[in-house]
Amino acid sequence: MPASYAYLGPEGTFTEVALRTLPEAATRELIPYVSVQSALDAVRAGEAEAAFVPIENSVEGGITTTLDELVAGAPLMIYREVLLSITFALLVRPGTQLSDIKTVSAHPAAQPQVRNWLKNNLPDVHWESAASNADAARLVQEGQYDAAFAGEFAAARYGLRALETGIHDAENAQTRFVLVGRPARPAAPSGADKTSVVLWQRDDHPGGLRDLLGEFATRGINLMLLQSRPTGAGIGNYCFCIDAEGHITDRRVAEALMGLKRICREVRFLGSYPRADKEREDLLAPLPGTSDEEFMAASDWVARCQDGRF
Ligand SMILES: O=C(O)C(=O)Cc1ccccc1
Repeated sequence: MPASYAYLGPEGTFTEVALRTLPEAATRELIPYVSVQSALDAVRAGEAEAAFVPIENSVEGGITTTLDELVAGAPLMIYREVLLSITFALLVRPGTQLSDIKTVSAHPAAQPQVRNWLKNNLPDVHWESAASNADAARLVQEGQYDAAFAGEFAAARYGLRALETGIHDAENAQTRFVLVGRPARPAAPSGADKTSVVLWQRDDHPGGLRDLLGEFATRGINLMLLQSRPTGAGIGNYCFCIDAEGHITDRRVAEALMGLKRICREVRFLGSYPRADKEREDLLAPLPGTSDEEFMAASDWVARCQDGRF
């Protein structure tokens, strides 16, 4: 049996399209799961080598199911990310006209991306959330709903017709997907990497979040994501999901994580992996004083001082 990747299914999701852009997907069996949780649980149970799931979109922010699983479920790690531009088609059964549509369905993350279009074109329609956009298409095929927002490519798979295409309230809307596996050594740095962590503060004090962010700022590390998620322990209790520039083997990143480990109640490392938005050539040089060489020279100097050899 070839190693398999679980993904948010059924067939015809944006997730599947994004997954197929990864070269390694060509050598794996790709297995659709009904939810993000079930795909991630398949990895935890050892049924799948990795799972591919949406984690963030540029219109609405984090996909909370995925974040919460990575924050609170049995530990998993991110190994890859993919960015996909998203534009929706309105899929219907052949013969359906716009004026026939009373119910429409899609993944909850799709709604903020088509809200204005709906207001202008189908103001009285009833919205029903589905487990994924392709699942909404499947439910239209079964006759449960009149229309689904999904990728145009899902139409053929579910015997549907695209009544409208190119639907998107925001230009350049993108969704970010991640390949998640069981914890193991991260891939070697690619030169343009990202490190994801979850932080729990030790106590509640003024400037607490600034203290966490300061560990990155003083080492010249840019952040790409900061999302608070409730811990479930009551109003006002949050943990912070952070994506930071760099790889855990970069000295400045390792030192920032050491700083956070000292001041946080808990730090969960979610992985260091190549970033999908930039290549090595696009990156700016590290800020003065934050390169690996400068960290190493400073640490050698301290060692010499400790030895009385400065
Ligand atoms: O992959 C899909 O089709 C999904 O249902 C997740 C999703 C939701 C909204 C935009 C992109 C992906």
